[in-house]
Formats: sequence, C-alpha cells, structure tokens
Amino acid sequence: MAKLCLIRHGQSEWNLANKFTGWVDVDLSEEGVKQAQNAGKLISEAGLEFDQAYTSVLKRAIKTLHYALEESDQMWIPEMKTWRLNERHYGDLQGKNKAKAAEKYGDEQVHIWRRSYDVLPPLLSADDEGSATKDRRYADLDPRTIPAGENLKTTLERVIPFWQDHIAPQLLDNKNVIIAAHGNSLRALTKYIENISDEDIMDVEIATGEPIVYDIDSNLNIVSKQKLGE
Ligand SMILES: O=C(O)[C@H](O)COP(=O)(O)O
Repeated sequence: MAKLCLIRHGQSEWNLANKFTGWVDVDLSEEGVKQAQNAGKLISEAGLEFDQAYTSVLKRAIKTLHYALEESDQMWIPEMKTWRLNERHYGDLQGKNKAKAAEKYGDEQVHIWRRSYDVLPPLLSADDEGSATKDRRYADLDPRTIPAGENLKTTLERVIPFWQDHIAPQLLDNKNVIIAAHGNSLRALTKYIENISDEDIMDVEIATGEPIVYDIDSNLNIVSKQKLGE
C-alpha cells in the first residue's frame, strides 16, 4: 500500500491580507511558517516516510514542503517542481482584495468565481505587467499554454497529466509521495482521485498546512483518508 500526502501551503501573506493570489509568487506569513513546521511534526509523529516530493514553482508551496521535510528529517528525498501544480490562475482578480471585490461585484458573483467548477474569472491581458508570459520561470512553455485566468476545470486539465505521467507511476511502484501545493490545484486533484462531482466539489475546502494522507492500493484506489492533527 502506498501513501499519498497532500499539503496545501501554510498561510501566505496574501491569505492574511485576503487577496486573490493565483500565480503571484507571495511568501508565507509568520503563521504560515508555523503551520508548515507543524505539518512536519504531524508527519513525523505519524511515522510517515516519503520517497518522492512534488511541488509547484511558487515559493509558498516550495517553502511549506521544505519546512515539513525539515521537521520530519527527510529533506534529502528527491523533489520535482512543476507549474502544473501551481494555484489556479486568478486572472485579473490577482492582487485584488476578496472582500472589496464582493462589495463591488456582489457576494454571489465572487463565490461563483471562487468555487464554480467551470466559470472563468476576468482574464488578465497578455500585456499586463503581471502576465506570466513575462516571467522567466515559464519561458520554456508554449505561450498558448500560459493561462490568462483559470477555473477549476482548466486547472484540473493541466494537473491531471502530471498526475498520470509522474505521481501515479510512483504510487504504482509502491512509493510514498508528498505533494505540497495550493488550495485549488489540490481541490482539482482531490476531485479527480476521489471522483467528486462538479457540484459537490464546490463545497470542498482544503485548510492551509493540514496534511491529508491517503492509503492507495495497487489499482490506485483509495483505501483510507486521514487528516493529520484532526
Ligand atoms: O489564490 C488564492 O487567492 C488562494 O490561494 C485560494 O483562493 P480561493 O480560496 O479564493 O480559491
């Protein structure tokens, strides 16, 4: 039986400021660092030993992975970073305050942008100085692949190829895997592996810094799921 551990990054500076973040590379807050270290302690107490780590190309997830691995004394394991595990791109909402957006557009509209499966946020223009097309970490991607805004559906469509090409083969090889990523890239992955409907996924929330551990059998079926620290 292989173990799969998912961790959403600890609280970020913009979680604290209640701003839409998406692909903006915001750091962890002090509280977020503590959450990530605590996740490592929980991993250690649970006796979890990993063979492979995956994370995004955003520092809040990378640092969370490193703090958690440091606390559980397994910083040496191989790790791979990929844009495919990035947070969903929040388009033109990135950098905007969520409460102010709700005052301007209404709670209902903001809820739809945040939690609907297939409604896109307002898109970011490619000329915008915040466009990922100008960021060298994405220089090797086909520019048509770089999003101007994503919903959960389009996020899932770029997360799942990575699951199929990299993560699933490790689990099938009975390797224990840890993934440190983001609220919505992990919701997309959870939807896929737990086979959650488009409606029900709207109510799934993933807490910052809380490790979620699955036992996965040799057919990639989930045998058990546990939130550490609950
Ligand atoms: O990108 C963000 O703003 C957060 O990480 C996730 O935000 P959400 O809870 O609004 O989807």
